[in-house]
Amino acid sequence: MADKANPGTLTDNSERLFSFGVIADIQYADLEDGYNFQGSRRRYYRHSLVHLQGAIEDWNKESSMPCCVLQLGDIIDGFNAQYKTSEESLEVVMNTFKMLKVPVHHTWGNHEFYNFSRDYLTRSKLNTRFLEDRIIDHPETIPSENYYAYHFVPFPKFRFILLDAYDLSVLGVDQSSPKYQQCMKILREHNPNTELNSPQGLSEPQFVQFNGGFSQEQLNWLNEVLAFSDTNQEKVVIVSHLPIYPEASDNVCLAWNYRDALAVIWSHKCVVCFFAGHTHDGGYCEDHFGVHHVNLEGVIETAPVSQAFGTVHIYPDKMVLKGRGRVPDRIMNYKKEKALNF
Ligand SMILES: Nc1ncnc2c1ncn2[C@@H]1O[C@H](COP(=O)(O)OP(=O)(O)O)[C@@H](O)[C@H]1O
Repeated sequence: MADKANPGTLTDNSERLFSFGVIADIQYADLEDGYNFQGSRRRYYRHSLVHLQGAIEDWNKESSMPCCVLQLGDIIDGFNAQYKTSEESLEVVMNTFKMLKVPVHHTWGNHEFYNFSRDYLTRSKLNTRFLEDRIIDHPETIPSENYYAYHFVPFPKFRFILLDAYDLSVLGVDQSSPKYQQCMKILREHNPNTELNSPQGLSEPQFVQFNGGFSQEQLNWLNEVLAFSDTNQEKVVIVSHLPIYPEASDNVCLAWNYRDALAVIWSHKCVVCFFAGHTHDGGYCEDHFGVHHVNLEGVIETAPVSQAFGTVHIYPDKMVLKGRGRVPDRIMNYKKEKALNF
Protein backbone atom coordinates (compact mmCIF):
# COMPACT_ATOMS: atom_id res chain seq x y z
CA MET A 1 0.00 0.00 0.00
CA ALA A 2 3.06 2.26 -0.05
CA ASP A 3 2.53 5.36 -2.14
CA LYS A 4 5.21 6.34 -4.60
CA ALA A 5 7.90 8.65 -3.34
CA ASN A 6 8.29 10.72 -6.46
CA PRO A 7 5.43 10.64 -8.92
CA GLY A 8 5.07 13.10 -11.77
CA THR A 9 8.67 13.47 -12.84
CA LEU A 10 8.62 10.97 -15.65
CA THR A 11 8.61 13.14 -18.72
CA ASP A 12 7.92 16.63 -19.94
CA ASN A 13 4.85 17.96 -21.75
CA SER A 14 6.63 19.01 -24.94
CA GLU A 15 5.59 16.27 -27.34
CA ARG A 16 2.51 14.94 -25.55
CA LEU A 17 -0.24 14.01 -28.02
CA PHE A 18 -3.18 13.35 -25.70
CA SER A 19 -4.08 11.67 -22.39
CA PHE A 20 -6.78 9.44 -20.94
CA GLY A 21 -7.83 8.37 -17.43
CA VAL A 22 -8.11 4.83 -16.03
CA ILE A 23 -9.91 3.54 -12.94
CA ALA A 24 -10.97 0.03 -11.90
CA ASP A 25 -13.17 -1.89 -9.48
CA ILE A 26 -14.94 0.92 -7.67
CA GLN A 27 -17.46 -1.63 -6.27
CA TYR A 28 -19.45 1.02 -4.41
CA ALA A 29 -22.05 -0.03 -1.82
CA ASP A 30 -23.48 1.94 1.07
CA LEU A 31 -22.02 -0.58 3.52
CA GLU A 32 -19.50 -0.78 6.34
CA ASP A 33 -16.01 -1.96 5.38
CA GLY A 34 -15.63 -5.69 4.76
CA TYR A 35 -13.08 -8.16 3.43
CA ASN A 36 -12.37 -10.17 0.30
CA PHE A 37 -13.22 -13.90 0.19
CA GLN A 38 -9.86 -14.91 1.72
CA GLY A 39 -10.27 -12.33 4.47
CA SER A 40 -6.87 -10.90 3.61
CA ARG A 41 -7.81 -7.54 2.09
CA ARG A 42 -10.08 -4.88 3.51
CA ARG A 43 -12.83 -3.55 1.21
CA TYR A 44 -13.92 0.06 1.63
CA TYR A 45 -17.41 -0.07 0.11
CA ARG A 46 -18.51 3.41 1.11
CA HIS A 47 -15.19 5.15 0.75
CA SER A 48 -14.85 3.93 -2.84
CA LEU A 49 -17.19 6.77 -3.81
CA VAL A 50 -14.90 9.32 -2.13
CA HIS A 51 -11.98 7.84 -4.08
CA LEU A 52 -13.95 8.26 -7.31
CA GLN A 53 -14.80 11.87 -6.44
CA GLY A 54 -11.09 12.56 -5.79
CA ALA A 55 -10.10 10.99 -9.11
CA ILE A 56 -12.65 13.07 -11.01
CA GLU A 57 -11.49 16.28 -9.32
CA ASP A 58 -7.90 15.49 -10.32
CA TRP A 59 -8.77 14.65 -13.95
CA ASN A 60 -10.86 17.82 -14.26
CA LYS A 61 -7.91 19.89 -12.99
CA GLU A 62 -5.19 18.35 -15.16
CA SER A 63 -3.29 20.83 -17.29
CA SER A 64 -3.95 18.78 -20.41
CA MET A 65 -7.44 17.41 -19.82
CA PRO A 66 -7.76 13.67 -20.53
CA CYS A 67 -9.81 12.99 -23.67
CA CYS A 68 -11.84 10.35 -21.84
CA VAL A 69 -11.81 7.99 -18.86
CA LEU A 70 -11.82 4.20 -19.12
CA GLN A 71 -13.80 2.58 -16.29
CA LEU A 72 -12.56 -1.00 -16.20
CA GLY A 73 -15.64 -2.64 -14.66
CA ASP A 74 -17.20 -3.62 -11.31
CA ILE A 75 -18.61 -0.14 -10.78
CA ILE A 76 -20.89 -1.24 -7.89
CA ASP A 77 -20.53 -4.23 -5.58
CA GLY A 78 -22.57 -7.43 -5.81
CA PHE A 79 -23.78 -6.87 -2.23
CA ASN A 80 -26.15 -4.28 -3.67
CA ALA A 81 -28.18 -7.08 -5.23
CA GLN A 82 -28.57 -8.74 -1.83
CA TYR A 83 -29.77 -5.47 -0.25
CA LYS A 84 -31.90 -4.53 -3.26
CA THR A 85 -29.95 -1.31 -3.72
CA SER A 86 -28.49 -2.02 -7.18
CA GLU A 87 -30.31 0.74 -9.07
CA GLU A 88 -29.90 3.26 -6.27
CA SER A 89 -26.15 2.62 -5.94
CA LEU A 90 -25.64 2.75 -9.69
CA GLU A 91 -27.45 6.10 -9.73
CA VAL A 92 -25.17 7.43 -6.96
CA VAL A 93 -22.02 6.46 -8.87
CA MET A 94 -23.32 7.67 -12.22
CA ASN A 95 -24.26 11.01 -10.65
CA THR A 96 -20.70 11.27 -9.37
CA PHE A 97 -19.36 10.55 -12.86
CA LYS A 98 -21.49 13.46 -14.14
CA MET A 99 -18.94 15.81 -12.51
CA LEU A 100 -16.34 14.54 -14.98
CA LYS A 101 -15.88 16.94 -17.89
CA VAL A 102 -14.99 14.24 -20.42
CA PRO A 103 -16.75 11.08 -21.63
CA VAL A 104 -16.37 7.83 -19.70
CA HIS A 105 -16.31 4.42 -21.37
CA HIS A 106 -17.79 1.74 -19.13
CA THR A 107 -16.52 -1.87 -19.20
CA TRP A 108 -18.62 -4.68 -17.69
CA GLY A 109 -17.28 -7.00 -14.95
CA ASN A 110 -18.69 -9.80 -12.81
CA HIS A 111 -20.24 -7.37 -10.32
CA GLU A 112 -22.28 -5.74 -13.11
CA PHE A 113 -23.83 -9.18 -13.67
CA TYR A 114 -24.42 -9.84 -9.95
CA ASN A 115 -26.57 -6.71 -9.99
CA PHE A 116 -28.13 -6.65 -13.45
CA SER A 117 -29.00 -8.91 -16.35
CA ARG A 118 -27.21 -8.44 -19.65
CA ASP A 119 -30.45 -7.13 -21.16
CA TYR A 120 -30.74 -4.54 -18.39
CA LEU A 121 -27.11 -3.47 -18.85
CA THR A 122 -27.61 -3.12 -22.59
CA ARG A 123 -30.42 -0.62 -21.94
CA SER A 124 -28.58 1.14 -19.07
CA LYS A 125 -26.21 4.10 -18.81
CA LEU A 126 -23.41 1.56 -18.45
CA ASN A 127 -23.78 0.87 -22.16
CA THR A 128 -21.47 3.46 -23.75
CA ARG A 129 -21.43 1.93 -27.21
CA PHE A 130 -22.94 5.17 -28.51
CA LEU A 131 -19.37 6.52 -28.17
CA GLU A 132 -18.04 4.10 -30.80
CA ASP A 133 -16.45 5.16 -34.07
CA ARG A 134 -17.47 3.28 -37.17
CA ILE A 135 -15.12 2.75 -40.06
CA ILE A 136 -16.96 3.60 -43.24
CA ASP A 137 -16.65 0.92 -45.94
CA HIS A 138 -15.37 -1.69 -43.46
CA PRO A 139 -18.48 -3.45 -42.13
CA GLU A 140 -16.32 -6.31 -40.80
CA THR A 141 -15.07 -3.89 -38.10
CA ILE A 142 -18.60 -3.25 -36.76
CA PRO A 143 -19.26 -5.40 -33.67
CA SER A 144 -22.41 -7.52 -33.53
CA GLU A 145 -25.09 -7.01 -30.89
CA ASN A 146 -24.29 -10.43 -29.38
CA TYR A 147 -21.54 -9.03 -27.16
CA TYR A 148 -20.73 -5.65 -25.60
CA ALA A 149 -17.63 -4.41 -27.39
CA TYR A 150 -16.70 -1.49 -29.61
CA HIS A 151 -13.81 0.64 -30.76
CA PHE A 152 -13.18 4.36 -30.95
CA VAL A 153 -10.49 6.79 -32.05
CA PRO A 154 -9.84 9.57 -29.51
CA PHE A 155 -6.87 10.88 -31.50
CA PRO A 156 -5.79 10.23 -35.10
CA LYS A 157 -3.93 6.94 -35.46
CA PHE A 158 -4.85 5.71 -31.95
CA ARG A 159 -7.67 3.19 -31.72
CA PHE A 160 -9.13 2.00 -28.41
CA ILE A 161 -10.99 -1.32 -28.23
CA LEU A 162 -13.31 -2.19 -25.37
CA LEU A 163 -13.80 -5.96 -25.00
CA ASP A 164 -16.56 -8.02 -23.39
CA ALA A 165 -14.82 -10.57 -21.11
CA TYR A 166 -18.21 -12.00 -20.03
CA ASP A 167 -19.36 -12.72 -23.56
CA LEU A 168 -18.97 -16.39 -22.55
CA SER A 169 -20.31 -16.56 -19.00
CA VAL A 170 -23.00 -18.04 -16.83
CA LEU A 171 -23.50 -14.62 -15.20
CA GLY A 172 -26.29 -12.30 -16.30
CA VAL A 173 -27.85 -14.70 -18.82
CA ASP A 174 -31.18 -16.47 -18.58
CA GLN A 175 -30.62 -19.99 -17.24
CA SER A 176 -33.02 -21.40 -19.82
CA SER A 177 -31.06 -19.92 -22.74
CA PRO A 178 -28.82 -22.00 -25.05
CA LYS A 179 -25.99 -19.56 -24.29
CA TYR A 180 -26.24 -20.34 -20.57
CA GLN A 181 -26.23 -24.09 -21.29
CA GLN A 182 -23.20 -23.74 -23.56
CA CYS A 183 -21.26 -21.66 -21.01
CA MET A 184 -22.19 -23.91 -18.09
CA LYS A 185 -20.92 -26.87 -20.13
CA ILE A 186 -17.57 -25.13 -20.73
CA LEU A 187 -17.30 -24.23 -17.05
CA ARG A 188 -18.17 -27.71 -15.77
CA GLU A 189 -15.80 -29.39 -18.23
CA HIS A 190 -12.96 -27.45 -16.62
CA ASN A 191 -14.24 -27.21 -13.05
CA PRO A 192 -15.58 -30.33 -11.30
CA ASN A 193 -16.02 -28.50 -7.95
CA THR A 194 -19.50 -28.30 -6.43
CA GLU A 195 -18.76 -24.66 -5.68
CA LEU A 196 -18.09 -23.28 -9.15
CA ASN A 197 -16.47 -20.15 -7.69
CA SER A 198 -13.74 -22.32 -6.19
CA PRO A 199 -10.52 -22.85 -8.16
CA GLN A 200 -9.40 -25.59 -5.77
CA GLY A 201 -7.51 -28.40 -7.54
CA LEU A 202 -7.93 -26.93 -11.02
CA SER A 203 -5.10 -27.16 -13.55
CA GLU A 204 -6.64 -24.11 -15.21
CA PRO A 205 -7.72 -22.08 -12.18
CA GLN A 206 -9.33 -19.33 -14.27
CA PHE A 207 -12.31 -21.61 -14.91
CA VAL A 208 -14.45 -20.27 -12.08
CA GLN A 209 -17.93 -18.82 -12.20
CA PHE A 210 -16.83 -15.27 -11.43
CA ASN A 211 -14.79 -15.20 -14.66
CA GLY A 212 -15.84 -15.47 -18.28
CA GLY A 213 -14.42 -15.47 -21.75
CA PHE A 214 -14.53 -14.22 -25.34
CA SER A 215 -16.70 -15.91 -27.98
CA GLN A 216 -15.14 -16.88 -31.30
CA GLU A 217 -17.46 -14.32 -32.89
CA GLN A 218 -15.98 -11.53 -30.75
CA LEU A 219 -12.41 -12.72 -31.36
CA ASN A 220 -13.05 -12.77 -35.13
CA TRP A 221 -14.30 -9.19 -34.90
CA LEU A 222 -11.24 -8.20 -32.82
CA ASN A 223 -9.04 -9.78 -35.48
CA GLU A 224 -10.71 -7.67 -38.20
CA VAL A 225 -10.29 -4.43 -36.24
CA LEU A 226 -6.63 -5.19 -35.53
CA ALA A 227 -6.06 -6.03 -39.21
CA PHE A 228 -7.50 -2.62 -40.14
CA SER A 229 -5.27 -0.93 -37.54
CA ASP A 230 -2.18 -2.75 -38.83
CA THR A 231 -2.92 -1.69 -42.40
CA ASN A 232 -3.46 1.91 -41.34
CA GLN A 233 -0.45 2.03 -39.00
CA GLU A 234 -2.54 2.75 -35.94
CA LYS A 235 -1.60 2.13 -32.31
CA VAL A 236 -4.16 0.17 -30.32
CA VAL A 237 -5.10 0.18 -26.64
CA ILE A 238 -7.36 -2.69 -25.49
CA VAL A 239 -9.55 -2.61 -22.38
CA SER A 240 -11.25 -5.56 -20.67
CA HIS A 241 -12.41 -6.29 -17.13
CA LEU A 242 -10.51 -9.59 -17.09
CA PRO A 243 -6.75 -9.77 -17.65
CA ILE A 244 -5.29 -12.11 -20.28
CA TYR A 245 -1.59 -12.34 -19.46
CA PRO A 246 -0.59 -14.75 -16.66
CA GLU A 247 2.62 -12.94 -15.76
CA ALA A 248 0.73 -9.73 -15.02
CA SER A 249 -2.08 -11.33 -13.05
CA ASP A 250 -3.20 -13.78 -10.44
CA ASN A 251 -3.93 -17.00 -12.43
CA VAL A 252 -7.38 -17.32 -10.87
CA CYS A 253 -8.41 -13.95 -12.33
CA LEU A 254 -7.64 -14.58 -16.02
CA ALA A 255 -10.28 -14.79 -18.74
CA TRP A 256 -11.29 -18.40 -19.41
CA ASN A 257 -9.82 -18.46 -22.94
CA TYR A 258 -7.12 -15.84 -22.42
CA ARG A 259 -4.81 -17.80 -24.76
CA ASP A 260 -7.23 -17.31 -27.67
CA ALA A 261 -7.29 -13.55 -27.06
CA LEU A 262 -3.48 -13.46 -26.86
CA ALA A 263 -3.18 -15.44 -30.11
CA VAL A 264 -5.29 -12.83 -31.93
CA ILE A 265 -3.39 -9.91 -30.42
CA TRP A 266 0.00 -11.45 -31.12
CA SER A 267 -0.88 -12.00 -34.76
CA HIS A 268 -0.92 -8.20 -35.24
CA LYS A 269 1.69 -5.56 -34.61
CA CYS A 270 -0.57 -2.64 -33.63
CA VAL A 271 -1.42 -3.40 -29.99
CA VAL A 272 0.55 -1.32 -27.49
CA CYS A 273 -1.16 -2.10 -24.22
CA PHE A 274 -3.95 -4.07 -22.58
CA PHE A 275 -5.65 -2.61 -19.51
CA ALA A 276 -7.65 -4.81 -17.12
CA GLY A 277 -9.09 -4.67 -13.63
CA HIS A 278 -10.55 -7.53 -11.53
CA THR A 279 -7.48 -8.56 -9.52
CA HIS A 280 -7.49 -5.50 -7.20
CA ASP A 281 -3.79 -6.08 -6.42
CA GLY A 282 -2.48 -4.65 -9.67
CA GLY A 283 0.17 -6.14 -11.91
CA TYR A 284 2.24 -5.42 -14.96
CA CYS A 285 4.29 -7.24 -17.58
CA GLU A 286 5.53 -6.50 -21.08
CA ASP A 287 5.05 -9.70 -23.06
CA HIS A 288 7.47 -11.14 -25.63
CA PHE A 289 5.68 -9.33 -28.44
CA GLY A 290 6.08 -5.94 -26.75
CA VAL A 291 2.47 -5.65 -25.55
CA HIS A 292 2.24 -3.99 -22.12
CA HIS A 293 -0.29 -5.66 -19.82
CA VAL A 294 -1.48 -3.39 -17.01
CA ASN A 295 -3.77 -4.67 -14.27
CA LEU A 296 -4.97 -1.64 -12.43
CA GLU A 297 -5.16 -1.62 -8.62
CA GLY A 298 -8.80 -1.71 -7.53
CA VAL A 299 -10.44 1.26 -5.81
CA ILE A 300 -12.45 -1.03 -3.51
CA GLU A 301 -9.35 -2.32 -1.72
CA THR A 302 -7.69 1.09 -1.44
CA ALA A 303 -7.44 2.60 2.05
CA PRO A 304 -8.89 6.09 2.56
CA VAL A 305 -5.37 7.51 3.03
CA SER A 306 -4.34 6.39 -0.46
CA GLN A 307 -5.79 6.58 -3.99
CA ALA A 308 -6.14 4.25 -7.00
CA PHE A 309 -6.45 5.70 -10.48
CA GLY A 310 -4.18 6.94 -13.23
CA THR A 311 -3.73 9.15 -16.24
CA VAL A 312 -2.00 7.78 -19.31
CA HIS A 313 -0.10 10.31 -21.39
CA ILE A 314 0.52 9.45 -25.02
CA TYR A 315 3.74 10.40 -26.79
CA PRO A 316 4.97 9.55 -30.30
CA ASP A 317 7.26 6.83 -28.92
CA LYS A 318 5.61 5.71 -25.66
CA MET A 319 2.65 5.75 -23.31
CA VAL A 320 3.31 6.91 -19.75
CA LEU A 321 1.00 5.89 -16.93
CA LYS A 322 1.04 8.44 -14.16
CA GLY A 323 -0.41 6.51 -11.26
CA ARG A 324 -1.93 8.02 -8.14
CA GLY A 325 -1.71 6.50 -4.69
CA ARG A 326 -1.03 2.79 -4.97
CA VAL A 327 -1.04 2.77 -8.79
CA PRO A 328 2.63 2.87 -9.85
CA ASP A 329 3.97 5.02 -12.66
CA ARG A 330 4.91 3.07 -15.79
CA ILE A 331 6.72 3.95 -18.98
CA MET A 332 5.45 1.79 -21.84
CA ASN A 333 7.69 2.20 -24.86
CA TYR A 334 6.48 1.18 -28.29
CA LYS A 335 8.62 -1.36 -30.02
CA LYS A 336 11.31 0.47 -32.02
CA GLU A 337 9.72 -0.19 -35.40
CA LYS A 338 6.40 0.95 -34.01
CA ALA A 339 7.35 4.51 -33.04
CA LEU A 340 5.20 7.11 -34.77
CA ASN A 341 6.53 9.99 -36.80
CA PHE A 342 4.73 13.22 -35.96
N1 LIG B 1 -11.74 -19.58 -3.44
C1 LIG B 1 -13.06 -19.40 -3.47
N2 LIG B 1 -13.88 -20.41 -3.15
C2 LIG B 1 -15.22 -20.25 -3.20
N3 LIG B 1 -15.84 -19.11 -3.53
C3 LIG B 1 -15.06 -18.06 -3.84
C4 LIG B 1 -13.65 -18.15 -3.84
N4 LIG B 1 -13.14 -16.95 -4.19
C5 LIG B 1 -14.19 -16.14 -4.40
N5 LIG B 1 -15.35 -16.80 -4.18
C6 LIG B 1 -16.71 -16.24 -4.35
O1 LIG B 1 -16.80 -15.77 -5.68
C7 LIG B 1 -17.49 -14.53 -5.72
C8 LIG B 1 -16.61 -13.47 -6.29
O2 LIG B 1 -15.48 -13.31 -5.46
P1 LIG B 1 -14.91 -11.93 -5.09
O3 LIG B 1 -13.54 -12.10 -4.50
O4 LIG B 1 -15.90 -11.19 -4.26
O5 LIG B 1 -14.80 -11.28 -6.52
P2 LIG B 1 -14.28 -9.83 -6.86
O6 LIG B 1 -12.82 -9.86 -6.57
O7 LIG B 1 -14.62 -9.65 -8.29
O8 LIG B 1 -15.00 -8.88 -5.96
C9 LIG B 1 -17.92 -14.23 -4.29
O9 LIG B 1 -19.25 -14.71 -4.15
C10 LIG B 1 -16.95 -15.02 -3.47
O10 LIG B 1 -17.55 -15.42 -2.24
